[in-house]
Formats: sequence, structure tokens, C-alpha cells
Amino acid sequence: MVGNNLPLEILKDSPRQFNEPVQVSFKDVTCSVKASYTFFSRERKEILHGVSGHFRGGELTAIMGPSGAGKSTLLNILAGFKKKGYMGDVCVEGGSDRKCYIMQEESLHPLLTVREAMNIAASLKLGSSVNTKQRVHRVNEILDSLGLSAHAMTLSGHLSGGQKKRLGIALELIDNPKVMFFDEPTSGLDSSTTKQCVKLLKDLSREGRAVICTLHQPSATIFKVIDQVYCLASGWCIYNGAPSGLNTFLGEHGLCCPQYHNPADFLLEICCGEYGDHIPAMSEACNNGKSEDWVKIIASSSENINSSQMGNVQVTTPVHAPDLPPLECFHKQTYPASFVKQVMVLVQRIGIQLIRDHFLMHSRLMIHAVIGVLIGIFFFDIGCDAGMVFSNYNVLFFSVLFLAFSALQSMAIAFPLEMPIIRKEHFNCWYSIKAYYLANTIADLPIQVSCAVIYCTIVYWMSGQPPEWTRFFMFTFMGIITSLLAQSIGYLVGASMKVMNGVMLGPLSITPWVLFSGFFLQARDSPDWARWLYTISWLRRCIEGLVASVYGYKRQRLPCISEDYCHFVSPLKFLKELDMADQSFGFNVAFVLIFYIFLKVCTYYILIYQLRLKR
Ligand SMILES: Nc1ncnc2c1ncn2[C@@H]1O[C@H](COP(=O)(O)OP(=O)(O)OP(=O)(O)O)[C@@H](O)[C@H]1O
Repeated sequence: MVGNNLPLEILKDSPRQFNEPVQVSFKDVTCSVKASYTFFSRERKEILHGVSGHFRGGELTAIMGPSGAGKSTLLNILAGFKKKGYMGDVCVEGGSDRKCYIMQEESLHPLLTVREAMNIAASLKLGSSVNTKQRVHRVNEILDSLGLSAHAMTLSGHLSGGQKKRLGIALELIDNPKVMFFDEPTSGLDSSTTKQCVKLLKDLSREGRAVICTLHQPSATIFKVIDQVYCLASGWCIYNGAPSGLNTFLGEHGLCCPQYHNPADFLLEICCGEYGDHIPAMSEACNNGKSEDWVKIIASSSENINSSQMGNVQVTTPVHAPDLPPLECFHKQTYPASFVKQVMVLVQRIGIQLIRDHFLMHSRLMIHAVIGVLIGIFFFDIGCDAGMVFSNYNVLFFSVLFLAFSALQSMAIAFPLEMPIIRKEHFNCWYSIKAYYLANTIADLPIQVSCAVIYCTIVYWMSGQPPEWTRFFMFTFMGIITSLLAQSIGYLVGASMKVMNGVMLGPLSITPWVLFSGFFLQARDSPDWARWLYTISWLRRCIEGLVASVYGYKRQRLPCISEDYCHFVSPLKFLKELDMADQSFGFNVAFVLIFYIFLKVCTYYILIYQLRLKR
């Protein structure tokens, strides 16, 4: 994964050891989850049973265990990613403000080059305390150290699996975190790349960081490189110590690792009960992770192994803390870059991605142009004909529906796909949710407005609406805010649910408002109890706005062209027929804008819930 010439110091500028000792301690951590999803069941099952432990700066700690043992759950709790559903104390000392969590799936932006991704991360994570020259130096240094310089101009989406993992690490290294959590950093890598990946983690730890990762099944070589093994079996800690102490520990329980057998494999076999049920005895022997007896041999044995396995790696003195410190923890949410800077950098990033995503951007613009032309051809020049007022009304109704559905769908699908990346970046304190949300709204605005303008311009002039600039601007403005309002519904749907649910429920959420738009049944013909629904139907407000822009404001009588007799020569008579004579354009615009702001605020709080609280 990393070239053999990886410098021993990952970052020449980073301190070899942090001023404050870095350590992660946890005590009596118990975690339970819902055992059954049947309606009345309140049953829960425990997946971690009061485990304890203490991981130090300057060491590489691997949380091991078979599938389902609780490794990811424990890592999520330690990293602060999981905030609910567990009991016990967790403390990240000396690094609670500078910790990062690199998740199993590579949450990268596929349409940014490696250098762009690094520059953006540097702008957000280093803030204004660092000038441009220092920032570029930092980025170059990390890219060199992780062997990514040759791929600096490659799109992140085109990198190999190993390179993606390195980029994920490089992005987090920018602000020199003190504690690094990795969930299965070697998953999906071949054996040679896995070795290089673990060597990289080891090097990171040797600079004083506490590096904690979950590993499934390390090879014998990799196993020896680890400083501290924390093994979980069915939610119990059955070994907490140096790899070199494992055989002696197992020997005390009558378990002997066969010669030439990988001790890591042997340990997993024991966890799975292949040699009988040793979990209770082993867990008791290491006091469910509390005992430091097997950790203390780390300084002598592990260093010797390291120097033979890893080359001349300078070993920092592990920071031992025999007793757990007072366990009080918090995840401080501070951001290095100012709010304005965060928004600007994020707008730039989203802008680059929108421009690079040729298909999505061009198809959005093209569809609006093509549908506009089709409507223009089918309803050519009908707008000025008194005999075609109902057909013209159909054009206006269709326009509102088209603008609404197209805007809603684009967001209901795109937004949830971004969520894992936003979750990771926000958790690692790159930016605030507010900054992201504002940037996202601003960045997409030009495209959504362009789509609505293209459609409205084509339809307005081809379908023969009144040749007056004021009416044209009113028509187009109403089209724009209709699409923005529908887009905000798309955001809300996208932020609240998964893509599949959003695809189904997004369009369905518009349907009831179509019913109360007045197109099928007028408010005056509907039951009394249902009339208020017409008033609050945003779709009706949008249609009324378009109708007012075309037929309202004392429009002159229409010529009767296609028929011998035209009933609606007077536009006012037609407005009365539609029950829209009393409505003003301004009222409809105000209603749509207020509803737009309301939805935006709701979506913001849903986003906060999804990213911060629902863990
Ligand atoms: N939200 C949840 N609801 C129900 N069960 C859960 C939930 N989260 C985790 N579990 C269960 O808890 C156990 C531990 O899960 P966890 O993901 O921590 O295991 P793991 O050791 O990381 O496994 P793997 O190596 O396969 O990723 C599993 O049996 C899993 O099914």
C-alpha cells in the first residue's frame, strides 16, 4: 500500500511526542441493543458485558475478535461515534479535541482529485492560523509520506482500494490528530497491501499518537507488529496484552498454540469455541480487560519484535497509567476554520463536483429545455387565444407539476448518498452542519434557477403568453420559487430517509397537494371541512401565481381565434371561473417563500438529528 521508502517520521513537522500524554481509557462498558423488532417487545440483548481497558499514546492497539464479537460497537463507543445505548465510562485524555475516526467504508468524494480533496481538507482543518505556503507544504508532505504524490491529480473515485484507504488517512492527518480510530483498515486489501497498511498505522503510533483499530484476522507477521491486542469474544474481553504474552496466557488455561500455527488464528478459534468454552475463565483472568498484567510486558518484548519486523523504528516510551483517571468525557465541537470560510470552501467543493458530474448537470438542464420545447410545440401560440384558455390553464398546471417533480427528485436521491461522507467529516470536526447546509443550498442554487429559467422562457414565449416583460418576469419568478420549494421538500425527504424510501415517498408527498390544487375540484365544490386544505396547498399557491401572472392584473380582453364563440374573452371572467379572482401574485409569492424557509429550517434540524444525535 505504501512505497517501501516510507519515511520513518510520517510528518516531519509533527512532534515526536505530544506534550500531554495521550490515552484512551474505558471502564465497565456495557452496551445493549433491541433484541426483537416485534411491535410490543421491549426485550434487549447485551452485546458488550462491562468491558474495560486502557490504550496508550505511542502504541498500536488492535481490537480483535470473531465476527459479531462487538469490535465495531466498542470502537464506535470509544471514538464517541456511538452516543446512546451504552453504560460505563470512556475517557480520551490529551486528545479529545484532536481525534479522528476513519470508518470502514471509504467516505471520499469520488469527483475530487487527490490534491483537491487534500487542499479542501487543509483549508477546513487548518483554518486561518496557517498561511497558504504552509498549507501547501503540509499537503505535499503528507502526500509524499503516504506515497500518494504520483496520484495527486487522479480522481479519488479512480484510486485503488489501498490508495483510497491511504487518502482517507492522509485527509485526517492534516491537523495531526493525537488519537486515531480505524474500523477494519485492512478490509478488502491483499496481504502485501495489508502489511503496508499496518506498517503505516505503526509509524503513526510511533509519533506519540494512540492508534486504535479493529482487525479481523491478522497474519502472524502483522500480529507481532501490534503493540497491544484487545480480544473480544461474545462481548467479553478475553485477552488484553502484548502479542508476545499471548502463548503464556493461553498456556495458563491449558491451551497450547500448535507450532507453525498463527497465534491470531488460534485466538479466534478459541473465541469461536473450537477448543471448548474458555471464554468465562479467560475473561475472569484478565478481569474483563481491567488487568494490566499482560500489557506490562509490552515495553520489553514488543519493542524487540518491532525493530526486527519494521526496520529501525524509533519507539516512543509508552505512557503507562496504572489507575484509570477520573472518567469524565465530552466531545468538544470546535472548528478550526471560521463559519464564513467553511461555507466558502464547501461551496467551492460542491461546485467542483457539480461541474464534474457532467451527466447529472447536463441532463437536468437538457430535460428542462427538451420538455419546454415539447410543451411549446404542442401548445404553440395558444396563450393569446380566448378559445384556448382551458388548454392554456393545462399548460400552467403541467408547468408547476413538472418543475416541482423534477426539482424534488434530484435532491431526494442525491442528498442521502452524501450522508456517510458528511457524517464522517462532521464527526471529525471539519465543519459545522450549519455551514454544510448553507453551502449546499447556495451551491445548487444557480443550477436549479437555470433549469427553471430555461423551462419558463421556452414555454412562455412558444406558447404565446402575453408579450409583456413584467408578466414574463412574474411567470419566471413563480417558476423559480416553485422549483426551489419542491427542491426543499426533496432535501427534507432526502435528509429523513434512505434513498429507496425517498424515491418512493418523495413524489408521493406531492400527490395530496395536487388533489387540493383546485385543478380537479374547486374549493367551492368541496366539503366545508376540506376547504382549508386548498388554502394551505402550496401547489395551489404556485398555480395561482402563474395564473395571476398570465391572466391577472387587468389583462385586456383576449381575441377569439380558434372558435366561433369564446366564452372567456374576459380574463377576469376566467379567473372568477377558477375561483382565483381575489388572489394576488404577492400573496402567493409570500406564501411560497415562507413555506420554503419553514421547510429549510425543518430540514436543518432533521439533519442535526441524523448526524449528531441518532448514533
Ligand atoms: N443496532 C443493532 N441492533 C441489533 N443488533 C446489533 C446492533 N448493532 C450491533 N448488533 C449486534 O451486536 C453484535 C456485535 O456487532 P459488531 O458490529 O460490533 O460486531 P463486530 O465484532 O464488529 O463484527 P464484524 O467483525 O463482523 O464487523 C452483532 O451480533 C450484531 O448483530
